[in-house]
Amino acid sequence: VVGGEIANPNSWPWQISLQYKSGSNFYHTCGGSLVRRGWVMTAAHCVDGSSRTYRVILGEHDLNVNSGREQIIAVSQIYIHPQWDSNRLSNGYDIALLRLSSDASLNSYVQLASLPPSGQILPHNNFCYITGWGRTSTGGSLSAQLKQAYLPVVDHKTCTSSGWWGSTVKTTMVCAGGAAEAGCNGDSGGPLNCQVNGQYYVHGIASFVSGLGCNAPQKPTVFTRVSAYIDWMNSVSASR
Ligand SMILES: CC(C)c1ccc(NC(=O)[C@H](Cc2ccccc2)NC(=O)[C@H](CCCC[NH3+])NC(=O)C(F)(F)F)cc1
Repeated sequence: VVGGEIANPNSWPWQISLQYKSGSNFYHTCGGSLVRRGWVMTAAHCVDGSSRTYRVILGEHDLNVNSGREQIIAVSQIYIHPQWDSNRLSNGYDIALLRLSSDASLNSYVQLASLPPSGQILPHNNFCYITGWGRTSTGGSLSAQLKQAYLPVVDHKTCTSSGWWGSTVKTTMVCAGGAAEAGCNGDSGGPLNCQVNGQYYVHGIASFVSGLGCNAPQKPTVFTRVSAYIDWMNSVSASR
């Protein structure tokens, strides 16, 4: 997250750290959201094609400190959207569900995300926050502590105009930010937390930023629009 501030610990209790195993260590690679006690929602590009071993950490704040609030659970199965194509990021479908090897325990540090109703589109400038442990500047390093940044929604009409993202952005995506604050590498898969009638809902999954830099002007952070995939998620998690 570029800009913004360190979040109050566990104030986004559905945020998870997705980590992959390399040698005998695990490394943060992406964010994600707990959507059922045994299911995490993240970006397809986070778990693409690799036969890696993953784990999720719930109740996390500082990646380098064990607070005792963490729950570490292995990923037992990965369900990537069937129409995802890693060579066609601009087609969308950048969404995956991770089945956990055991159910998370819910408490004040670990809670389920609220998902929007199917098809809901947020208005321009709707109040949203991105959260994550991603790079704190283009080419910079990851943040050890969870960060948050205010990223207001940029409506589709603006986001797809010339000089902005143009036709790269589809209606199955949500744009947010476009000023100094932005998502950045390592925030991928994490939530765009938007306030609707006083409650936070996860409306986006961090998908991509400009190759020119995470907070390039007129290139808001682009998220998978969660409300476009409610039926798919229900179909996957209902039967398993
Ligand atoms: C759709 C197509 C034109 C397109 C392809 C790739 C991108 N962007 C990118 O690939 C930039 C590159 C980058 C590197 C370093 C610093 C800043 C930006 N990275 C990203 O956008 C990464 C990973 C995207 C998946 C790539 N397989 N995503 C993110 O940083 C996040 F957090 F926004 F989700 C943007 C658009």
